[in-house]
Amino acid sequence: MAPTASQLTPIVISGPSGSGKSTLLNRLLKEYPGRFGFSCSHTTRSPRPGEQDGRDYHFTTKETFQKLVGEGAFIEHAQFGSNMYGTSKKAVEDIADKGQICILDIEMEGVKQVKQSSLKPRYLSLQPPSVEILEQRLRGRGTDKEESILQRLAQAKNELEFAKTPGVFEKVIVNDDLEKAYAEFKAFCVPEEQ
Ligand SMILES: Nc1ncnc2c1ncn2[C@@H]1O[C@H](COP(=O)(O)OP(=O)(O)OP(=O)(O)O)[C@@H](O)[C@H]1O
Repeated sequence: MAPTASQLTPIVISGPSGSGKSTLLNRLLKEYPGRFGFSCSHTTRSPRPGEQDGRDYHFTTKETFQKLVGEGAFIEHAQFGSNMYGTSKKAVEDIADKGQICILDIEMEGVKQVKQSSLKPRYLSLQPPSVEILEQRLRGRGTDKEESILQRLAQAKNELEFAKTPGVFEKVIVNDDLEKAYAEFKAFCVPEEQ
């Protein structure tokens, strides 16, 4: 069944790099094709080969980006390296207009900004069973260089500390056993089917 308007509340999923966000999200998207959508972010970086404006990103100049910041167009934005990235209110609304539940996969600083915005999403924190297991998983994933793994682990400690702040997250899922974590994740994202 398609979700009703009241069921289109966006979902924020946040958690340390390597906590399993992509793993759970990919499974959810496969089980519920068309039900969820990701907002198209703005970025000032140049498109990579094959990337399409309006599909992969809204590619903008630094000037336009700054103007949008000034107009309060972004729910959250951040700088990575020399490039700016942001999620606009419009991009989130576009997802709801398609009848989809918008999922925002964002880190701690983004969560803080969304909290200050007019968006009223539901907040979920995904956590590893321990920092040691997180380290094993990041290494096992085999996608990150040593320096990047160490950075991610340091940041993970901040993220886990932040998640303890009362009232920030409606639900915390500890991703120990994948099947159990997915069942909890699904119950949060598709509550009407439980
Ligand atoms: N419950 C689990 N048990 C064992 N391994 C897991 C579990 N959940 C995820 N993993 C593995 O941990 C690694 C990290 O997971 P994933 O890439 O989904 O994390 P992520 O939160 O999306 O990270 P990033 O924010 O960097 O994209 C992957 O190799 C994944 O297969």
